[in-house]
Amino acid sequence: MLSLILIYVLVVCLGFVILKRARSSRGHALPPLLPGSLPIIGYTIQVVSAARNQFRLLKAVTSGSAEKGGITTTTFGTERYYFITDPQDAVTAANSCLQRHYAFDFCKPWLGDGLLTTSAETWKSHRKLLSPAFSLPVIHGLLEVFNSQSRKLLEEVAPHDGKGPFDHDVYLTKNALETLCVGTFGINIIDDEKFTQKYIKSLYEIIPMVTRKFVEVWSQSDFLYKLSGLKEKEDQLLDTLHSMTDKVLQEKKLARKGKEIKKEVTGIEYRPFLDLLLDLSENGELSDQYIREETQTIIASGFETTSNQLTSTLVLLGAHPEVQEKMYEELIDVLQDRDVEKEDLNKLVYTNAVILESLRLFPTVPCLLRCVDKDVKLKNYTMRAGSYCSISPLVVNVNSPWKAETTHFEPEKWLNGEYKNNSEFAGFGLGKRGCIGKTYAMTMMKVVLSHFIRRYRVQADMSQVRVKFEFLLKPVSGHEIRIQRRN
Ligand code: HEM
Repeated sequence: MLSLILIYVLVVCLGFVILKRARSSRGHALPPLLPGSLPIIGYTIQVVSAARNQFRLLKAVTSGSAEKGGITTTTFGTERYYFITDPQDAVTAANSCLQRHYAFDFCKPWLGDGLLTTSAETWKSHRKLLSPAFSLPVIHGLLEVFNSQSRKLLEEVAPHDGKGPFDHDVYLTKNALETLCVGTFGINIIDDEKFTQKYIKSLYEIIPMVTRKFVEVWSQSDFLYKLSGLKEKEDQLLDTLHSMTDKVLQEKKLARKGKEIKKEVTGIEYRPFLDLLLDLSENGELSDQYIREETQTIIASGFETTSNQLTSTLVLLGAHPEVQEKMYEELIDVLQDRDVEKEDLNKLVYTNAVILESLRLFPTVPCLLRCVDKDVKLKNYTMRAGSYCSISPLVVNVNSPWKAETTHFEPEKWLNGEYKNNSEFAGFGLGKRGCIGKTYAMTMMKVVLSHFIRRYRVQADMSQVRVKFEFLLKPVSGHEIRIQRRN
Protein backbone atom coordinates (compact mmCIF):
# COMPACT_ATOMS: atom_id res chain seq x y z
CA MET A 1 0.00 0.00 0.00
CA LEU A 2 2.78 2.39 1.04
CA SER A 3 4.69 1.74 -2.20
CA LEU A 4 1.53 2.52 -4.21
CA ILE A 5 1.15 5.83 -2.41
CA LEU A 6 4.83 6.61 -3.04
CA ILE A 7 4.52 5.81 -6.76
CA TYR A 8 1.38 7.97 -6.93
CA VAL A 9 3.17 10.91 -5.24
CA LEU A 10 6.15 10.47 -7.58
CA VAL A 11 3.95 10.47 -10.69
CA VAL A 12 2.07 13.58 -9.52
CA CYS A 13 5.39 15.37 -8.81
CA LEU A 14 6.81 14.40 -12.19
CA GLY A 15 3.62 15.56 -13.91
CA PHE A 16 3.88 18.88 -12.09
CA VAL A 17 7.53 19.33 -13.12
CA ILE A 18 6.84 18.44 -16.76
CA LEU A 19 3.83 20.78 -16.90
CA LYS A 20 5.82 23.64 -15.38
CA ARG A 21 8.67 23.06 -17.84
CA ALA A 22 6.28 22.94 -20.78
CA ARG A 23 4.76 26.25 -19.67
CA SER A 24 8.15 27.85 -19.13
CA SER A 25 9.26 27.17 -22.70
CA ARG A 26 5.87 27.57 -24.41
CA GLY A 27 6.08 29.14 -27.84
CA HIS A 28 9.84 29.66 -27.75
CA ALA A 29 12.71 27.49 -28.86
CA LEU A 30 14.96 26.78 -25.92
CA PRO A 31 18.72 27.45 -26.13
CA PRO A 32 20.99 24.37 -26.14
CA LEU A 33 20.95 22.32 -22.95
CA LEU A 34 23.81 22.94 -20.53
CA PRO A 35 26.21 20.00 -21.03
CA GLY A 36 25.67 17.45 -18.26
CA SER A 37 21.92 18.19 -17.83
CA LEU A 38 19.79 15.11 -17.28
CA PRO A 39 16.20 14.61 -18.48
CA ILE A 40 13.61 15.94 -15.98
CA ILE A 41 16.02 16.61 -13.11
CA GLY A 42 18.25 18.90 -15.19
CA TYR A 43 21.28 20.05 -13.21
CA THR A 44 19.85 19.29 -9.75
CA ILE A 45 22.38 16.59 -8.84
CA GLN A 46 25.36 18.77 -9.82
CA VAL A 47 24.01 21.77 -7.87
CA VAL A 48 23.30 19.79 -4.72
CA SER A 49 26.60 17.92 -4.81
CA ALA A 50 28.48 21.21 -5.27
CA ALA A 51 27.27 22.58 -1.91
CA ARG A 52 30.84 22.80 -0.58
CA ASN A 53 32.55 23.53 -3.89
CA GLN A 54 30.45 26.09 -5.69
CA PHE A 55 33.42 27.25 -7.71
CA ARG A 56 33.48 23.92 -9.55
CA LEU A 57 29.81 24.41 -10.38
CA LEU A 58 30.37 27.95 -11.59
CA LYS A 59 33.23 26.83 -13.80
CA ALA A 60 31.15 24.01 -15.30
CA VAL A 61 28.15 26.17 -16.18
CA THR A 62 30.29 29.01 -17.46
CA SER A 63 32.54 27.00 -19.74
CA GLY A 64 29.59 24.80 -20.81
CA SER A 65 27.65 27.88 -21.98
CA ALA A 66 30.67 29.38 -23.71
CA GLU A 67 31.23 26.12 -25.60
CA LYS A 68 27.60 26.04 -26.73
CA GLY A 69 27.74 29.51 -28.26
CA GLY A 70 27.04 31.88 -25.37
CA ILE A 71 23.73 30.72 -23.91
CA THR A 72 22.42 27.45 -22.49
CA THR A 73 19.54 26.39 -20.33
CA THR A 74 18.86 23.79 -17.68
CA THR A 75 16.66 23.22 -14.66
CA PHE A 76 17.29 23.03 -10.94
CA GLY A 77 14.36 21.54 -9.04
CA THR A 78 11.29 22.92 -10.76
CA GLU A 79 13.04 26.12 -11.87
CA ARG A 80 14.43 26.97 -15.29
CA TYR A 81 17.79 28.74 -15.56
CA TYR A 82 19.51 30.43 -18.50
CA PHE A 83 23.31 30.73 -18.43
CA ILE A 84 24.60 33.61 -20.48
CA THR A 85 28.16 34.26 -21.58
CA ASP A 86 27.51 36.08 -24.85
CA PRO A 87 28.47 39.75 -24.18
CA GLN A 88 25.52 41.40 -25.98
CA ASP A 89 22.93 39.02 -24.56
CA ALA A 90 24.50 39.59 -21.15
CA VAL A 91 23.93 43.37 -21.39
CA THR A 92 20.34 42.88 -22.60
CA ALA A 93 19.61 40.42 -19.79
CA ALA A 94 21.21 42.62 -17.11
CA ASN A 95 19.22 45.68 -18.20
CA SER A 96 15.94 43.81 -18.56
CA CYS A 97 16.13 41.72 -15.39
CA LEU A 98 16.52 44.12 -12.49
CA GLN A 99 15.23 41.81 -9.79
CA ARG A 100 18.02 39.87 -8.07
CA HIS A 101 17.68 36.12 -7.58
CA TYR A 102 15.85 34.91 -4.46
CA ALA A 103 19.20 33.77 -2.98
CA PHE A 104 19.72 37.45 -2.10
CA ASP A 105 16.66 37.21 0.17
CA PHE A 106 18.73 34.92 2.40
CA CYS A 107 20.85 38.03 3.15
CA LYS A 108 17.82 40.06 4.26
CA PRO A 109 18.11 39.27 7.99
CA TRP A 110 21.56 40.83 7.68
CA LEU A 111 21.23 43.58 5.03
CA GLY A 112 17.49 44.27 5.21
CA ASP A 113 16.17 46.15 2.22
CA GLY A 114 19.43 47.90 1.26
CA LEU A 115 20.44 48.63 -2.33
CA LEU A 116 21.98 45.21 -2.94
CA THR A 117 18.96 43.20 -1.79
CA THR A 118 16.04 45.52 -2.46
CA SER A 119 13.37 44.52 -4.99
CA ALA A 120 13.28 45.86 -8.56
CA GLU A 121 10.31 48.12 -7.67
CA THR A 122 12.08 50.02 -4.89
CA TRP A 123 15.59 49.78 -6.35
CA LYS A 124 15.31 52.80 -8.68
CA SER A 125 14.48 55.31 -5.93
CA HIS A 126 17.17 53.87 -3.59
CA ARG A 127 19.77 54.08 -6.34
CA LYS A 128 18.82 57.66 -7.24
CA LEU A 129 19.15 58.70 -3.64
CA LEU A 130 22.58 57.11 -3.10
CA SER A 131 24.24 57.82 -6.47
CA PRO A 132 25.43 61.37 -5.61
CA ALA A 133 27.43 59.94 -2.69
CA PHE A 134 29.51 57.87 -5.14
CA SER A 135 30.10 60.56 -7.77
CA LEU A 136 33.54 61.58 -9.02
CA PRO A 137 33.82 64.81 -6.95
CA VAL A 138 33.07 62.85 -3.77
CA ILE A 139 35.66 60.22 -4.68
CA HIS A 140 38.25 62.92 -5.43
CA GLY A 141 37.49 64.26 -1.97
CA LEU A 142 38.54 60.89 -0.56
CA LEU A 143 42.03 60.87 -2.13
CA GLU A 144 43.61 62.17 1.05
CA VAL A 145 42.11 59.26 2.99
CA PHE A 146 43.17 56.74 0.32
CA ASN A 147 46.75 58.07 0.35
CA SER A 148 47.13 58.08 4.13
CA GLN A 149 45.55 54.64 4.47
CA SER A 150 47.94 53.29 1.82
CA ARG A 151 50.94 54.70 3.69
CA LYS A 152 49.62 53.05 6.84
CA LEU A 153 49.38 49.73 5.01
CA LEU A 154 53.04 49.98 3.95
CA GLU A 155 54.08 50.30 7.60
CA GLU A 156 51.81 47.45 8.68
CA VAL A 157 53.37 44.97 6.25
CA ALA A 158 56.93 46.25 6.89
CA PRO A 159 57.79 43.43 9.37
CA HIS A 160 57.58 41.02 6.40
CA ASP A 161 60.12 42.96 4.36
CA GLY A 162 62.84 40.61 3.12
CA LYS A 163 61.28 37.64 4.92
CA GLY A 164 59.25 34.64 3.74
CA PRO A 165 55.79 34.58 2.14
CA PHE A 166 52.87 35.98 4.16
CA ASP A 167 49.11 36.32 3.73
CA HIS A 168 48.73 39.92 2.59
CA ASP A 169 44.94 39.49 2.35
CA VAL A 170 44.66 39.86 6.15
CA TYR A 171 46.29 43.30 6.02
CA LEU A 172 44.39 44.43 2.94
CA THR A 173 41.03 43.42 4.42
CA LYS A 174 41.53 45.35 7.66
CA ASN A 175 42.92 48.34 5.81
CA ALA A 176 40.01 48.41 3.32
CA LEU A 177 37.42 48.26 6.12
CA GLU A 178 39.16 51.11 7.89
CA THR A 179 39.34 53.14 4.64
CA LEU A 180 35.63 52.62 4.04
CA CYS A 181 34.71 53.78 7.53
CA VAL A 182 36.97 56.82 7.44
CA GLY A 183 36.14 57.72 3.84
CA THR A 184 32.50 56.86 3.36
CA PHE A 185 31.26 57.25 6.92
CA GLY A 186 33.68 59.99 7.97
CA ILE A 187 34.72 58.31 11.24
CA ASN A 188 37.41 55.99 12.49
CA ILE A 189 35.89 53.31 14.63
CA ILE A 190 38.60 50.80 14.02
CA ASP A 191 40.74 51.76 17.01
CA ASP A 192 39.16 48.77 18.70
CA GLU A 193 41.18 46.02 17.01
CA LYS A 194 39.35 43.13 18.70
CA PHE A 195 36.00 44.49 17.57
CA THR A 196 37.14 44.74 13.95
CA GLN A 197 38.56 41.25 13.98
CA LYS A 198 35.32 39.88 15.42
CA TYR A 199 33.37 41.72 12.71
CA ILE A 200 35.52 40.35 9.88
CA LYS A 201 35.38 36.84 11.36
CA SER A 202 31.58 37.00 11.60
CA LEU A 203 31.37 38.20 8.01
CA TYR A 204 33.52 35.29 6.83
CA GLU A 205 31.26 32.88 8.70
CA ILE A 206 27.91 34.25 7.63
CA ILE A 207 28.65 34.37 3.89
CA PRO A 208 29.06 30.57 3.49
CA MET A 209 25.96 30.01 5.65
CA VAL A 210 23.92 32.25 3.38
CA THR A 211 25.27 30.83 0.11
CA ARG A 212 24.79 27.23 1.22
CA LYS A 213 21.09 27.90 1.79
CA PHE A 214 20.68 28.11 -1.97
CA VAL A 215 21.88 24.55 -2.61
CA GLU A 216 21.07 22.92 0.73
CA VAL A 217 17.38 23.39 0.08
CA TRP A 218 16.29 21.87 3.42
CA SER A 219 17.82 24.85 5.25
CA GLN A 220 15.33 27.15 3.51
CA SER A 221 12.68 25.75 5.87
CA ASP A 222 12.62 27.94 9.01
CA PHE A 223 11.68 24.90 11.10
CA LEU A 224 14.60 22.70 9.93
CA TYR A 225 17.04 25.61 10.05
CA LYS A 226 16.11 26.22 13.68
CA LEU A 227 16.25 22.53 14.50
CA SER A 228 19.76 22.19 13.06
CA GLY A 229 21.09 24.89 15.39
CA LEU A 230 22.14 27.02 12.41
CA LYS A 231 19.55 29.69 13.14
CA GLU A 232 21.03 30.27 16.59
CA LYS A 233 24.51 30.54 15.08
CA GLU A 234 23.23 32.94 12.41
CA ASP A 235 21.59 35.14 15.06
CA GLN A 236 24.84 35.37 17.00
CA LEU A 237 26.74 36.42 13.88
CA LEU A 238 24.05 38.94 13.00
CA ASP A 239 24.38 40.48 16.47
CA THR A 240 28.06 41.17 15.81
CA LEU A 241 27.47 42.45 12.29
CA HIS A 242 24.63 44.73 13.36
CA SER A 243 26.58 46.05 16.33
CA MET A 244 29.20 47.32 13.86
CA THR A 245 26.53 49.31 12.02
CA ASP A 246 25.12 50.62 15.28
CA LYS A 247 28.59 51.69 16.36
CA VAL A 248 29.15 53.50 13.04
CA LEU A 249 25.82 55.33 13.33
CA GLN A 250 26.26 56.19 16.99
CA GLU A 251 29.76 57.61 16.49
CA LYS A 252 28.70 59.46 13.38
CA LYS A 253 25.76 61.13 15.08
CA LEU A 254 28.06 62.22 17.93
CA ALA A 255 30.68 63.51 15.52
CA ARG A 256 28.08 65.59 13.67
CA LYS A 257 26.83 67.32 16.78
CA GLY A 258 27.85 70.97 16.65
CA LYS A 259 30.18 70.43 13.69
CA GLU A 260 30.13 72.16 10.34
CA ILE A 261 30.20 69.47 7.65
CA LYS A 262 32.55 69.98 4.74
CA LYS A 263 30.47 70.90 1.73
CA GLU A 264 32.79 71.42 -1.13
CA VAL A 265 35.46 69.50 -2.92
CA THR A 266 36.72 70.64 -6.30
CA GLY A 267 34.16 73.43 -6.26
CA ILE A 268 31.19 71.06 -6.56
CA GLU A 269 28.82 70.53 -3.69
CA TYR A 270 28.89 66.98 -2.39
CA ARG A 271 27.84 64.90 0.55
CA PRO A 272 29.72 61.79 1.71
CA PHE A 273 27.49 58.74 1.93
CA LEU A 274 26.51 58.80 5.58
CA ASP A 275 26.15 62.58 5.82
CA LEU A 276 23.84 62.51 2.84
CA LEU A 277 21.61 59.95 4.54
CA LEU A 278 21.69 61.62 7.95
CA ASP A 279 20.81 65.00 6.43
CA LEU A 280 17.74 63.44 4.87
CA SER A 281 16.84 61.68 8.11
CA GLU A 282 17.06 64.97 10.03
CA ASN A 283 14.62 66.42 7.48
CA GLY A 284 12.31 63.50 8.27
CA GLU A 285 12.67 62.04 4.75
CA LEU A 286 14.35 58.77 5.80
CA SER A 287 13.72 56.38 8.63
CA ASP A 288 16.45 55.14 11.00
CA GLN A 289 15.74 51.63 9.75
CA TYR A 290 16.49 52.66 6.15
CA ILE A 291 19.78 54.31 7.17
CA ARG A 292 20.81 51.25 9.14
CA GLU A 293 20.14 48.93 6.20
CA GLU A 294 21.96 51.05 3.64
CA THR A 295 24.92 51.48 5.99
CA GLN A 296 25.05 47.71 6.49
CA THR A 297 24.89 47.21 2.73
CA ILE A 298 27.76 49.58 2.03
CA ILE A 299 29.94 47.98 4.71
CA ALA A 300 29.13 44.51 3.39
CA SER A 301 29.70 45.29 -0.28
CA GLY A 302 32.40 47.92 -0.05
CA PHE A 303 35.50 46.55 1.64
CA GLU A 304 35.96 42.83 1.02
CA THR A 305 35.39 43.34 -2.71
CA THR A 306 38.23 45.85 -3.03
CA SER A 307 40.60 44.07 -0.63
CA ASN A 308 39.96 40.79 -2.39
CA GLN A 309 40.67 42.28 -5.81
CA LEU A 310 43.86 43.87 -4.46
CA THR A 311 44.94 40.51 -3.03
CA SER A 312 44.61 38.92 -6.48
CA THR A 313 46.26 41.86 -8.23
CA LEU A 314 49.34 41.68 -6.00
CA VAL A 315 49.63 37.94 -6.60
CA LEU A 316 49.40 38.49 -10.35
CA LEU A 317 51.99 41.27 -10.20
CA GLY A 318 54.24 39.10 -8.01
CA ALA A 319 54.10 36.30 -10.56
CA HIS A 320 54.74 38.65 -13.51
CA PRO A 321 57.83 40.73 -12.69
CA GLU A 322 57.96 42.27 -16.18
CA VAL A 323 54.45 43.71 -15.72
CA GLN A 324 55.32 44.89 -12.22
CA GLU A 325 58.44 46.72 -13.45
CA LYS A 326 56.52 48.40 -16.26
CA MET A 327 53.94 49.57 -13.76
CA TYR A 328 56.68 50.75 -11.38
CA GLU A 329 58.23 52.84 -14.16
CA GLU A 330 54.90 54.49 -14.90
CA LEU A 331 54.34 55.24 -11.21
CA ILE A 332 57.77 56.85 -10.83
CA ASP A 333 57.32 58.76 -14.05
CA VAL A 334 53.95 60.23 -13.04
CA LEU A 335 54.26 60.49 -9.26
CA GLN A 336 57.95 60.31 -8.33
CA ASP A 337 57.64 59.87 -4.55
CA ARG A 338 54.55 61.94 -3.79
CA ASP A 339 50.90 61.09 -3.03
CA VAL A 340 48.35 60.54 -5.80
CA GLU A 341 46.36 63.64 -6.73
CA LYS A 342 43.24 63.81 -8.84
CA GLU A 343 45.12 65.01 -11.96
CA ASP A 344 47.29 61.85 -11.78
CA LEU A 345 44.45 59.35 -11.98
CA ASN A 346 44.00 59.51 -15.76
CA LYS A 347 47.75 59.47 -16.33
CA LEU A 348 48.17 56.08 -14.65
CA VAL A 349 47.04 54.23 -17.76
CA TYR A 350 49.16 51.11 -17.34
CA THR A 351 48.20 50.81 -13.66
CA ASN A 352 44.56 51.09 -14.74
CA ALA A 353 45.09 48.31 -17.30
CA VAL A 354 46.69 46.11 -14.62
CA ILE A 355 43.59 46.44 -12.43
CA LEU A 356 41.23 45.70 -15.33
CA GLU A 357 43.27 42.67 -16.31
CA SER A 358 43.12 41.41 -12.73
CA LEU A 359 39.33 41.93 -12.76
CA ARG A 360 39.11 40.02 -16.03
CA LEU A 361 41.03 37.01 -14.71
CA PHE A 362 39.80 37.04 -11.10
CA PRO A 363 36.45 38.86 -11.08
CA THR A 364 35.68 39.25 -7.37
CA VAL A 365 31.98 39.05 -8.25
CA PRO A 366 32.01 36.17 -10.76
CA CYS A 367 28.30 35.61 -11.19
CA LEU A 368 25.27 37.89 -11.59
CA LEU A 369 22.07 36.05 -10.71
CA ARG A 370 18.77 37.63 -11.69
CA CYS A 371 15.05 36.78 -11.94
CA VAL A 372 13.49 36.84 -15.39
CA ASP A 373 10.19 38.45 -14.41
CA LYS A 374 8.97 39.16 -17.96
CA ASP A 375 9.77 37.59 -21.36
CA VAL A 376 13.17 38.89 -22.48
CA LYS A 377 14.19 38.78 -26.13
CA LEU A 378 17.86 38.02 -26.70
CA LYS A 379 19.66 37.76 -30.07
CA ASN A 380 18.48 34.23 -30.89
CA TYR A 381 16.26 33.15 -28.01
CA THR A 382 13.61 34.50 -25.68
CA MET A 383 13.93 33.92 -21.94
CA ARG A 384 10.55 33.13 -20.46
CA ALA A 385 9.05 35.01 -17.53
CA GLY A 386 9.19 33.05 -14.29
CA SER A 387 12.71 31.72 -14.80
CA TYR A 388 16.20 32.82 -13.68
CA CYS A 389 19.35 33.85 -15.47
CA SER A 390 23.00 33.77 -14.57
CA ILE A 391 25.55 36.01 -16.24
CA SER A 392 29.17 35.23 -15.72
CA PRO A 393 31.83 37.94 -16.07
CA LEU A 394 34.37 35.14 -16.34
CA VAL A 395 33.60 34.57 -19.98
CA VAL A 396 31.72 37.72 -20.89
CA ASN A 397 34.94 39.57 -20.12
CA VAL A 398 37.01 37.72 -22.67
CA ASN A 399 34.42 36.24 -25.00
CA SER A 400 36.53 33.11 -25.16
CA PRO A 401 36.77 29.91 -23.13
CA TRP A 402 37.59 29.95 -19.46
CA LYS A 403 40.98 31.40 -18.67
CA ALA A 404 40.87 32.34 -15.04
CA GLU A 405 43.13 29.59 -13.83
CA THR A 406 45.91 30.30 -16.28
CA THR A 407 48.69 32.75 -15.70
CA HIS A 408 47.81 34.55 -18.88
CA PHE A 409 48.08 38.10 -17.51
CA GLU A 410 48.51 40.76 -20.20
CA PRO A 411 47.49 44.31 -19.26
CA GLU A 412 48.80 45.43 -22.68
CA LYS A 413 45.67 43.99 -24.29
CA TRP A 414 43.66 46.78 -22.63
CA LEU A 415 45.94 49.33 -24.25
CA ASN A 416 46.16 47.89 -27.74
CA GLY A 417 42.37 47.67 -28.07
CA GLU A 418 42.10 43.88 -27.89
CA TYR A 419 40.01 44.17 -24.73
CA LYS A 420 37.69 47.10 -24.28
CA ASN A 421 36.58 48.69 -21.05
CA ASN A 422 33.13 49.33 -22.48
CA SER A 423 29.59 48.62 -21.38
CA GLU A 424 30.14 44.90 -22.08
CA PHE A 425 32.97 44.52 -19.55
CA ALA A 426 31.31 42.83 -16.61
CA GLY A 427 33.94 43.18 -13.87
CA PHE A 428 31.69 45.65 -12.05
CA GLY A 429 28.45 44.13 -13.26
CA LEU A 430 26.46 45.19 -16.27
CA GLY A 431 23.76 47.69 -17.11
CA LYS A 432 21.65 49.83 -14.83
CA ARG A 433 22.06 47.68 -11.73
CA GLY A 434 25.85 47.41 -11.92
CA CYS A 435 28.20 48.39 -9.12
CA ILE A 436 27.50 51.76 -7.52
CA GLY A 437 30.97 51.75 -5.93
CA LYS A 438 32.95 51.30 -9.17
CA THR A 439 34.66 54.72 -9.15
CA TYR A 440 35.38 54.41 -5.42
CA ALA A 441 36.88 50.95 -5.94
CA MET A 442 38.97 51.80 -9.03
CA THR A 443 40.38 54.96 -7.43
CA MET A 444 41.10 53.34 -4.09
CA MET A 445 42.80 50.32 -5.72
CA LYS A 446 44.90 52.60 -7.95
CA VAL A 447 46.11 54.60 -4.94
CA VAL A 448 46.91 51.51 -2.82
CA LEU A 449 48.83 49.84 -5.65
CA SER A 450 50.71 53.02 -6.50
CA HIS A 451 52.09 53.19 -2.95
CA PHE A 452 52.69 49.47 -2.59
CA ILE A 453 54.58 48.90 -5.83
CA ARG A 454 56.72 52.02 -5.37
CA ARG A 455 57.77 50.83 -1.88
CA TYR A 456 58.07 47.06 -2.35
CA ARG A 457 59.07 44.59 -5.01
CA VAL A 458 56.51 41.75 -4.83
CA GLN A 459 57.06 38.04 -5.55
CA ALA A 460 54.42 35.32 -5.83
CA ASP A 461 53.92 31.85 -7.27
CA MET A 462 50.61 31.56 -9.09
CA SER A 463 50.87 27.83 -9.63
CA GLN A 464 49.63 27.00 -6.13
CA VAL A 465 46.73 29.46 -5.98
CA ARG A 466 43.38 27.92 -5.02
CA VAL A 467 40.17 29.94 -5.08
CA LYS A 468 36.67 29.49 -3.68
CA PHE A 469 33.37 31.03 -4.63
CA GLU A 470 30.94 32.16 -1.94
CA PHE A 471 29.18 35.20 -3.43
CA LEU A 472 32.76 36.44 -4.02
CA LEU A 473 35.61 34.70 -5.80
CA LYS A 474 38.39 34.51 -3.25
CA PRO A 475 41.92 33.10 -3.22
CA VAL A 476 42.11 30.74 -0.22
CA SER A 477 45.58 29.23 -0.41
CA GLY A 478 48.81 29.51 -2.31
CA HIS A 479 48.25 33.26 -2.74
CA GLU A 480 50.88 34.43 -0.26
CA ILE A 481 53.42 37.02 -1.40
CA ARG A 482 57.00 38.00 -0.46
CA ILE A 483 58.01 41.65 -0.33
CA GLN A 484 61.41 43.33 -0.64
CA ARG A 485 61.82 47.06 -0.05
CA ARG A 486 63.05 48.89 -3.17
CA ASN A 487 66.15 51.04 -2.78
C1 HEM B 1 36.77 45.59 -6.81
C2 HEM B 1 35.71 46.05 -6.19
C3 HEM B 1 34.29 45.78 -6.57
C4 HEM B 1 33.78 44.89 -7.48
C5 HEM B 1 34.53 43.93 -8.39
C6 HEM B 1 32.34 45.04 -7.44
C7 HEM B 1 31.47 44.35 -8.27
C8 HEM B 1 30.10 44.51 -8.25
C9 HEM B 1 29.19 43.83 -9.15
C10 HEM B 1 29.61 42.86 -10.24
C11 HEM B 1 27.93 44.24 -8.85
C12 HEM B 1 26.64 43.81 -9.56
C13 HEM B 1 26.09 42.56 -8.93
C14 HEM B 1 24.85 42.05 -9.64
O1 HEM B 1 24.43 42.59 -10.64
O2 HEM B 1 24.29 41.07 -9.14
C15 HEM B 1 28.03 45.16 -7.73
C16 HEM B 1 26.96 45.77 -7.12
C17 HEM B 1 27.07 46.62 -6.04
N1 HEM B 1 28.25 47.09 -5.48
FE1 HEM B 1 30.12 46.62 -6.05
N2 HEM B 1 32.01 45.97 -6.50
C18 HEM B 1 33.17 46.46 -5.95
C19 HEM B 1 33.28 47.45 -4.99
C20 HEM B 1 32.23 48.09 -4.39
C21 HEM B 1 32.35 49.16 -3.44
C22 HEM B 1 33.67 49.78 -2.99
C23 HEM B 1 31.08 49.48 -3.03
C24 HEM B 1 30.62 50.53 -2.07
C25 HEM B 1 31.40 51.36 -1.40
C26 HEM B 1 30.16 48.62 -3.75
C27 HEM B 1 28.80 48.61 -3.61
C28 HEM B 1 27.93 47.89 -4.41
C29 HEM B 1 26.47 47.95 -4.27
C30 HEM B 1 25.70 48.71 -3.20
C31 HEM B 1 25.94 47.16 -5.30
C32 HEM B 1 24.46 46.94 -5.62
C33 HEM B 1 24.08 47.98 -6.67
C34 HEM B 1 22.61 47.97 -7.06
O3 HEM B 1 21.92 46.98 -6.85
O4 HEM B 1 22.17 49.00 -7.60
N3 HEM B 1 30.89 47.79 -4.58
N4 HEM B 1 29.35 45.31 -7.40
